[in-house]
Parts: sequence; C-alpha cells; structure tokens
Amino acid sequence: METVIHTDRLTKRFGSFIAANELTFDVAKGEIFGFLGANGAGKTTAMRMLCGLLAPSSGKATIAGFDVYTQTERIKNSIGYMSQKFSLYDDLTVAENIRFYAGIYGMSGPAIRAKTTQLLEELQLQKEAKTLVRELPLGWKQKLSFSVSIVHEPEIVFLDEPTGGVDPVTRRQFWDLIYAASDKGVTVFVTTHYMDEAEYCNRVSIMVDGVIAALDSPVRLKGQFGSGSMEDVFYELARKAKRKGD
Ligand SMILES: Nc1ncnc2c1ncn2[C@@H]1O[C@H](COP(=O)(O)OP(=O)(O)OP(=O)(O)O)[C@@H](O)[C@H]1O
Repeated sequence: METVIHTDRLTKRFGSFIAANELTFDVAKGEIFGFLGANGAGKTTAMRMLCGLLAPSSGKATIAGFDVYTQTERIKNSIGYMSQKFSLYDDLTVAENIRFYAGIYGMSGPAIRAKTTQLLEELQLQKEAKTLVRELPLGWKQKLSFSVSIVHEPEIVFLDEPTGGVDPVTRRQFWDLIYAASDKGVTVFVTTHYMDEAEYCNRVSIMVDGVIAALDSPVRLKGQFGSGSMEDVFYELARKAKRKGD
C-alpha cells in the first residue's frame, strides 16, 4: 500500500487554544478518505495544514512525499483543491473555465484543447460548452468545479464540503466522478456534513474538539458503535463535543 498522506501528531495551536491536536493517520493512494466533525472541530485547520497553506505548530506531515513545513510549493503542485465557495468564474463559459484553469496549471496549448474536449465529453456538457457558468444548475457547477480541480491530474484532491446545497440524488451523481478519479489512482480527501456522503467513503475520520475521535471504514464504525447508520455514529461522538462552532 502506497501512503500519500502521512501525519504524525500534527498539531496547530492558536495561542493557548489547540485547534488540531496530535492528528495521526495515513491515507493510501486512491483511497476516498472522509474527514468529518461538527462545526469548530478543527477540520478546516487540519486541511489547511495538509495543503501547505498553514504552518503546523508541531508534529509531522508529508503530502505526496513532500514535507508540510519545507516543501509547500511542491505540495501545491501535487494537489487539487475544491471548496464550497466555487472557484469557477461565473462570467466565463464552461469551456473558458476549463481552459483558464488548465492554463494556470501550466498545461500546453494542445494538452489544454485535448483536456477540454475530454472533460466536456465526460461531463456530457458538450452542448453547454459556450454557456456561461452562471447559467448552470448548482449540481453541474459542482461537477465542473471538481473536474477543473483535477485538470492537472494531481495525486491528491482536497474537497471541502463540495456538495453543499444539493439533494442526495445530485450528490450521488457527483460521487460518480469521485469514484472515477479514485479508480484512476487519485486520492480523495473530503470534508462533509452529509452522512450519505460519509457512507460513500472508504474510510472516515471523525474529529471532536480538535482530536480524531474515531477512524475506520463506515461498516466498521457502525459495528464499533452498534449503530445502524453513520448518522448515529456521528451524533454519538459529536454530542460529546464541548466546543461550539463559530
Ligand atoms: N486563525 C485562528 N485564530 C484563532 N482561532 C482559530 C483560528 N482559526 C480557527 N480557529 C479556531 O479553531 C477551531 C477550529 O476551527 P476550524 O475552522 O478548523 O473548524 P472546522 O471543523 O473546520 O469547522 P467548520 O465546519 O465550522 O468550518 C475553532 O474554534 C476556531 O474558532
């Protein structure tokens, strides 16, 4: 098993407050790793450290083999990132957005053209190539945003609540893209508040008050907590939280 995310007692303090406390876990290549926690649990802080955007206070972490203290530029080139706030440009067309991001990631002209055609086909958005992104339904924007976040074929993609505001059927369609990426060996690190999404992950970590309180496959977590659903597992842990979200 090839490890692409490795953390060892990774910690972030803000003054005397410990936002993320001694996080230790490994994520394997191609794995879909769910990162859950109530508001304020420390997910965003942890994810920002893993993306090389926030210097840890102590502990170790490597992302695609690169050190989060000293090799942040290498990390940024090895990852894709999609947040709930879309990075797509509303006043550019679908095709223009793909070309724009492929250009930012330094792809050549022919590679950009080939990738644009391929993505439009995979997303079945050929007819919408010239449609402004602002005209697209939310679910389509999310799919396009995901595809654009991995346009440069990174080893790992970080998804921060990628499917906010859409129904479970639309979320399921989004997850077809995640599975396709994972099948190609892309490692997916995803935060979510939706328990249907937690069920789709290979493994799920649940943070409570800055600490990883549980980490295993959904099936094993349900067994461990004697629960019928991830919803029950999550609430069993989250109700113990002392922190309140912002
Ligand atoms: N720059 C900062 N300075 C001080 N405290 C911070 C800072 N950033 C985050 N925190 C605190 O750290 C805790 C964890 O925040 P974080 O945003 O990581 O949580 P989260 O699990 O991502 O929650 P949410 O789902 O609401 O985004 C919160 O109590 C927050 O107030």
